[in-house]
Amino acid sequence: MALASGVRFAPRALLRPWALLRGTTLGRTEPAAGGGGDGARRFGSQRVLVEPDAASGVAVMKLRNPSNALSLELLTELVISLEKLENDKTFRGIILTSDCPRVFCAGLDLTEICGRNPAHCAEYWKAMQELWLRMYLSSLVLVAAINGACPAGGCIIALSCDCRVLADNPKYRIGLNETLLGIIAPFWLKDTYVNTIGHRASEQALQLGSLFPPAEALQVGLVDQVVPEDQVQSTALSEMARWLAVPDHARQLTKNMMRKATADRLLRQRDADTQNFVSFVCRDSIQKSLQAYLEKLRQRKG
Ligand SMILES: CC/C=C\C/C=C\C/C=C\CC/C=C/CC(=O)SCCNC(=O)CCNC(=O)[C@H](O)C(C)(C)COP(=O)(O)OP(=O)(O)OC[C@H]1O[C@@H](n2cnc3c(N)ncnc32)[C@H](O)[C@@H]1OP(=O)(O)O
Repeated sequence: MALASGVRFAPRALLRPWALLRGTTLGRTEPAAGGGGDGARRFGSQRVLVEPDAASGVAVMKLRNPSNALSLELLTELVISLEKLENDKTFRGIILTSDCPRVFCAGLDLTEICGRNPAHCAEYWKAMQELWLRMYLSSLVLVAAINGACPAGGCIIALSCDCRVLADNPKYRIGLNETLLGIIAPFWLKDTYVNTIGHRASEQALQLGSLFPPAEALQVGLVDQVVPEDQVQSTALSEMARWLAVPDHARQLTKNMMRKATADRLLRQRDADTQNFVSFVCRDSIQKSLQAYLEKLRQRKG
């Protein structure tokens, strides 16, 4: 971590050369609609579309998976896209949003941990840890433009950003609802919650598995702005401008000072956290409830 320079403190060595880029098209670039020069070239993959604007130094990153459930492929593609932008000194900020109607991110892809073997569950959880570490410690400004439902792991993705703008739609609820699924948020999800909304509010919300509608999310401090749906992107851009007005080195070192202890806690216990996760989700009782929950989701659709 090149802390002294204050420019890049995301722990590079974290990234593993996962051999799982099956079916991805990472690194492909294509001209943005309307053409344009380098500043308008977008790149991406099947599940993440990146629209970079070199002039402003801001890239819009759009998730485009079904329900944006965090599949192993989506997690990997997100990490790689993030790293690509971090390595390009043109960019200072990313707006993270969804290309999927009504859903920002449905959280963990439960099909990755339901009916899978322990080795797969471990690989999956390590990828989840990796994305959180990368986002939480990113040297770039990350603004979440939340244009849909944002439960559980989706909420964690949003909380890893520096700022959150939520569309004012009562269906777009946000929070950590794990307990309602019979599962327990691991300590680093809890820590991220506490760092954002404080201990008492987290204690209540975590035990109750609360999913907050926009006005309540704003009140409790889970999001920074609630705006009409058609103003989410423009408000995210205004927020970005506010954050980018601060000198990078001062903002980055301050961010690191605020977040490092939380990230270090996971780094110290990463293997134990993975083992906890695997032994927990592989229990017969948990597998049964995951199966039933997935079934309910599928039926609700019909
Ligand atoms: C002491 C400590 C000890 C141990 C601790 C160790 C470990 C702790 C263990 C676990 C912690 C793990 C942390 C978990 C965090 C999570 O993220 S869990 C996932 C929670 N997510 C949800 O509950 C969201 C479920 N989805 C929805 O509510 C809705 O889908 C949503 C509101 C997002 C969108 O609604 P809608 O637009 O109507 O879409 P549909 O409901 O029609 O869904 C479309 C299809 O997508 C499928 N789907 C939706 N969500 C998921 C998902 N999370 N995973 C997989 N698939 C999902 C849905 O089934 C539909 O599929 P189909 O098209 O029918 O095939």
